[in-house]
Amino acid sequence: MIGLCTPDRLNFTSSSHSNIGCRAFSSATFCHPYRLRERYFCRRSHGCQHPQKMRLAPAVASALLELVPEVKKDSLPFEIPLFDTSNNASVEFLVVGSGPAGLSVAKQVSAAGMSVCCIDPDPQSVWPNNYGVWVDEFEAMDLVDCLDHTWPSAVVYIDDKKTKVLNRPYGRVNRRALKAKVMESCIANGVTFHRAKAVRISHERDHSCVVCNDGSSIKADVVLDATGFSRSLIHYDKPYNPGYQIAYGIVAEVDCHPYDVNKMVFMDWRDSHLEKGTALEKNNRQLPTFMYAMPFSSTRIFLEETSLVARPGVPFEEIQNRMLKRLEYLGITVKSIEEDEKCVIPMGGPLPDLSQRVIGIGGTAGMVHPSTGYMVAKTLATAPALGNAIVSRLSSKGKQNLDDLSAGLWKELWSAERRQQREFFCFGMEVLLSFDLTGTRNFFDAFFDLAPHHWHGFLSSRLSLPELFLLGLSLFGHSTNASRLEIVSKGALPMARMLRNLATIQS
Ligand SMILES: CC(C)=CCC/C(C)=C/C=C/C(C)=C/C=C/C(C)=C/C=C/C=C(C)/C=C/C=C(C)/C=C/C=C(\C)CCC=C(C)C
Repeated sequence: MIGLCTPDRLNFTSSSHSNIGCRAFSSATFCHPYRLRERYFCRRSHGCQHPQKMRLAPAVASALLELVPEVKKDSLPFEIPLFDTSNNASVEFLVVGSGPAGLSVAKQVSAAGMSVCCIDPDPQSVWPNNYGVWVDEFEAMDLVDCLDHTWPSAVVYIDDKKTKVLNRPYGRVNRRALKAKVMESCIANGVTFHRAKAVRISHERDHSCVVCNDGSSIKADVVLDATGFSRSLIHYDKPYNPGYQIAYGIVAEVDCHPYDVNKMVFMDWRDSHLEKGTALEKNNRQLPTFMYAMPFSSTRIFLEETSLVARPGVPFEEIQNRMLKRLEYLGITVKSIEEDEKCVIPMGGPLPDLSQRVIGIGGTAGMVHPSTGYMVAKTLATAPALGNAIVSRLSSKGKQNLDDLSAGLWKELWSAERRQQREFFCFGMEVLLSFDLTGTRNFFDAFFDLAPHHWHGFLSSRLSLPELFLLGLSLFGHSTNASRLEIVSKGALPMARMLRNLATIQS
């Protein structure tokens, strides 16, 4: 659902000339200060011999903004009931896209006995990306059975000297299990599917009509665009200028790695793997990237080099090269890659036109957290409420026209309180955009010292505007003087913009 994932792989080739692999373990490189203790630990506990060295072929530059979601071949083995398009039939509710968001709303609306159809070229395909969530977020939705690995805590490496342990369990979403669970409920509730791509929509007084690439068309009272960043039907009426989170990740079999298997690595901002004065090091100082890692075992790990946010986005090739240097430095020899992913996540930017007839959810509706890039848990939590609102408005549809009905739904999705909250998150994003590596480190050093109520609430979009202002003051209190100065100087303009925008938000 979030972002683009293509199979454009790093070129790891076996060779006796090593660029990636075990040279970091040699005596010459043991003098590096970078987590020396962990490296010894890695060597001792796993007895790595690094028998096979690897050479990296030059990384291939990739188109940054190809936001077409990749269709992976992994599919659920379900028989799905197909919608009959032959007799000009219509439904009450039509969902375009079979991602977590769209199917969750379809499930909710169909549970109330409404007729629901879902259009997707490949409804059974399993979602491609690796999603991580805080376990409490999934517990609240009774979805813990859809996590395939959990860690009791997470860790943030601020730099070589400072590490923060986050006592908040983290989990990796089992994409197959989650999709199967929602899809089974949809099928049980009578949702039908149409295998096609929606290409356009038109609106009449008493229905909307979606036209598909196979020439078919389906009429519906309410249409939900849940197509992620491809935004098939939703339109925006303001210039689109988001920041971009860019990440390149691999699930790999490695001979060993230095990370603690009991801790998910939320952010590793260390940069000792980049030789001082090189272009990679200088670029990283200006536009830093961090490692996000899920160690499943001592030999299997998800590693994702991530640019939190930049405008324009950091090129993939740069990210891949930084990742390779990091792996080399950490002494991680990749034996095989199970899957890789390239993620491009637009963050912030304007909301869609909230007066349009088509409704959106997830990426189409601006629901990515503008300061973090997270969306899955938030979208899944929003889906039942949106579903209930659709049911109640459709049940009393005779009393209002469809334009008013949609306007009411958009208002529920983006209430004044949520728009205020989002303004603050966009302010946060603008501040993050202005930091270099030092500023970013100082900022997160203070951020993860905040009370759990504040940092948990911020990351999970649970704080109201007054609480967010209190968080801002508290963050200021936890910052060093240098960091305060930086936040004030770089945050002044975004803050003025946020205050101006807040003043225009009406309930
Ligand atoms: C799956 C896919 C598709 C992909 C994936 C990729 C990745 C791996 C990713 C990852 C990511 C991450 C880890 C993220 C994280 C993030 C975070 C943590 C964030 C945070 C943020 C925060 C913020 C922004 C905050 C803000 C605050 C502020 C700005 C404040 C300020 C203050 C001041 C100015 C003072 C005064 C006050 C007031 C307002 C009153």
